[in-house]
Amino acid sequence: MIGDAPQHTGSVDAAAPAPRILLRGVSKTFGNHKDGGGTLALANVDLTVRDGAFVSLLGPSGCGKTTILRMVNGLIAPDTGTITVSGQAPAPGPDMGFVFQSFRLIPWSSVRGNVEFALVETIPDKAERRARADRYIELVGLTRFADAYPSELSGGMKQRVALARALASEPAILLLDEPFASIDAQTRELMQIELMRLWTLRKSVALFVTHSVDEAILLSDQIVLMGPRPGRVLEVIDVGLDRPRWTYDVRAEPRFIELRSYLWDRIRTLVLTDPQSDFYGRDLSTNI
Ligand SMILES: Nc1ncnc2c1ncn2[C@@H]1O[C@H](COP(=O)(O)OP(=O)(O)OP(=O)(O)O)[C@@H](O)[C@H]1O
Repeated sequence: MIGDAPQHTGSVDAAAPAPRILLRGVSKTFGNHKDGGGTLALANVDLTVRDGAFVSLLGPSGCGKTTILRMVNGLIAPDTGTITVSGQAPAPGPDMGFVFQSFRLIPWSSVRGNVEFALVETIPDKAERRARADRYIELVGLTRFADAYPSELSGGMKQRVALARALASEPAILLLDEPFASIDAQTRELMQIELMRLWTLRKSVALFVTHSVDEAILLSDQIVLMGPRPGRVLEVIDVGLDRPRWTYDVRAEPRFIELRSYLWDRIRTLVLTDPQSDFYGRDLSTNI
């Protein structure tokens, strides 16, 4: 563990913005848990996402990151504990944009049709709807493919459509499940900047799932480090790097380097000491 790099943020600051997303004592088991079986995906999770915050969930595979997002969106319910979004029980709606890992595009609809579909409820005027859709299709760099169908697109392009669709309704809350995972490295960097710009402009709340330590540091105000089996929050870290982060070489900042090293160390230890991990017990200090 390094110096005083990570800061725990368990205390409540009276001057801090209001909580937008709140989880208290949340647990979730999948499968048949009445007879003691099933998978305990999350155990006693507390999480606070304040208004205007960009918060990333980071942790090894299977620690429950997606499960948290799906519960915040109201797609699944916790077994115990409470979740509130803007003070209410969670429910999907136009105020909540969700990028799923599996994209979930409509196969028989064009790129433009997919993005427009998400706007039907909120923008009744057809021309206005199309203009909004085209704006976000341009933002993700797919203008030339606006009339193409999902089957004609690469995985990365499909993911950009899913991102455009989630952003186009300009929701107050963005739930993003590895939204850049299939996108090539160069496009990914551009998309990260566009996301930061939009988030800055709209002051939305973002809850972002990623496996990338660098991406979590680059984008977030806070990083929630999670551990597996059962999924739980280990630590909440304030990133504390100046914004906007696209105007300087943020990766060269000592704080960035310090956080990257700390987080990698924590995640590596979690994976190597988890008996159910494929890499359990592996000694990475020896030569091949
Ligand atoms: N619908 C489901 N049915 C059964 N088990 C599930 C279901 N969804 C998730 N799980 C289990 O719950 C645990 C947490 O899954 P989850 O997808 O939330 O983790 P994750 O951290 O998002 O993983 P990854 O990083 O690999 O996407 C895992 O053990 C997973 O196998």
